[in-house]
Amino acid sequence: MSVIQLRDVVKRYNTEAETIEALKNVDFHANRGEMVVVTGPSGSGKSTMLNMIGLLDTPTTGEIFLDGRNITDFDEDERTEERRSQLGFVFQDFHLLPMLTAEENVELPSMWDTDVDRRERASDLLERVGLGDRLTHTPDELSGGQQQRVAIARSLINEPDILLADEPTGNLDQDTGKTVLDEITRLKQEENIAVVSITHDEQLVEYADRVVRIVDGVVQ
Ligand SMILES: Nc1ncnc2c1ncn2[C@@H]1O[C@H](COP(=O)(O)OP(=O)(O)OP(=O)(O)O)[C@@H](O)[C@H]1O
Repeated sequence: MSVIQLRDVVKRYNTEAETIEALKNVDFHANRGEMVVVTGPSGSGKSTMLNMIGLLDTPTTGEIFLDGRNITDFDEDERTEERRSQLGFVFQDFHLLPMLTAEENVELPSMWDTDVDRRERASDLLERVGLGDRLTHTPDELSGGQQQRVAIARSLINEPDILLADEPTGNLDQDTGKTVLDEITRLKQEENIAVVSITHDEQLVEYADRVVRIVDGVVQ
């Protein structure tokens, strides 16, 4: 069963001048253990699609299923809870808090869990992305690739089913990008999670189990 599915999703944005149909009857799914890469020209609807998959926005019409459950009509609080427990996010510019150490950044999304093993899981994840010797470094004491690996560790702290990555290698040189993608691929298999990434980066496409191309709001 797909861990995330969009069924016949339409997204319209109403501006003063016009109505833009950013997604036109989009069907999409991702399975556990699979990396799906969404590509397409600028303005084709990739971010809009990622916002639907990440439960950050709601469709105008159509349905969204998470682990087979229809969550289309969930309210904001319910979607926030699903996001927190099921989804991890990685962004192009890392989004780490500069005042916190690597370990504290990784722990942050699990702060309201009373689970005492939080710190241990954070250091274990950092260990697994090769940063066991950088636990107390702040982001400015880390390279770009290391910062992205901290962000990947952070995205996994709540043991999500889906990792969403928005241009995860966009700010990295080719070699560093490769290291990060190798890391994501390994964790995808170990944790049996679905990875959905949007990108312009051809290097990332090479790591995809499946490529979904979107043009002018239509999945090709
Ligand atoms: N909040 C919004 N209000 C109005 N129109 C929007 C809004 N967000 C996106 N759009 C429009 O929807 C279409 C799809 O935008 P989207 O950001 O999803 O494209 P994209 O493929 O991610 O582009 P890029 O690769 O340049 O980031 C575009 O025509 C865009 O102008």
